[in-house]
Amino acid sequence: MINKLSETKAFGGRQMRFEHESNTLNCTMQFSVFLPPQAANAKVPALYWLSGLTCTDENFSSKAGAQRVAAELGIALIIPDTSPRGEGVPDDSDGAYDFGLGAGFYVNATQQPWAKHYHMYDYIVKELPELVEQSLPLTSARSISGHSMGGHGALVMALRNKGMYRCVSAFAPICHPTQCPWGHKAFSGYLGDDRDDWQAYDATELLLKHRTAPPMLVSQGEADNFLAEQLRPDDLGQAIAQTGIEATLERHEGYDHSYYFIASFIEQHLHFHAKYLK
Ligand SMILES: N[C@@H](CCC(=O)N[C@@H](CSC=O)C(=O)NCC(=O)O)C(=O)O
Repeated sequence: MINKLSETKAFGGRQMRFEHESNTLNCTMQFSVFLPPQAANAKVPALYWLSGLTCTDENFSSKAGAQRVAAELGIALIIPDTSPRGEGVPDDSDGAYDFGLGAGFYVNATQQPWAKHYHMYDYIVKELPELVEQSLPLTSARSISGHSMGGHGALVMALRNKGMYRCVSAFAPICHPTQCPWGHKAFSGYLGDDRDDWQAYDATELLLKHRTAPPMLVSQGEADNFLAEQLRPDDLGQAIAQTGIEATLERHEGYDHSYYFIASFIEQHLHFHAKYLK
């Protein structure tokens, strides 16, 4: 059951926020939804958006400017939080921005004390779609996108769940998390020190292993301060070239890691999703 917390009219559609008791995460979760005007009369397809480090479900809704085009294209936006939340949910002991609250990394944690709540992979792939498709006017046509940590999550969900998402896109994703400091910290904390267990959450490794993917669009800013150390788009580009999958990896001169970059290219990404969701 979902409980509506707020609703605001936008571009003829409805920007809403809900809360629910998550059985997967063992806590109360909030998520945002934009329903386009077409949803008043018929079920519509859904794009799931996974946000990055430090975000809640509200960053994308307020900063990306996605609602106007989503309304034109008749696409719902489903925007979850980035980690479990609440008093009983453990956080990084130093309050770091890249682990714990706001940094669930879209994995199923196996290590204590994280394993009780930090199951964002199952939440995104199973619990949330079941919940929203029961409660809202949505078809079962889904696609997925995200930014940075959320771009990593979107690519991993799409690569591991054949047939679940019609296509995938990402803005400045963490492309090779087993080979970067953010990934090392998150995966050793949530999954433990056996690096074989990390491979299932690494888009570059998954692509090289499965050699198949839904249609993919990845956009990366050249002035992104996380580019070389954390994001490693060249590694994903090499995997794409080796496997010959249908994918576009675009570089954009002068753009950084911020939501200004996302806002600049969200229209292109939404049109990409609409092509496969219709
Ligand atoms: N505070 C950190 C950087 C945090 C940051 O840049 N978060 C990004 C996502 S980064 C990868 O997942 C973000 O989307 N922030 C929210 C926003 O609204 O901009 C630092 O100081 O380095």
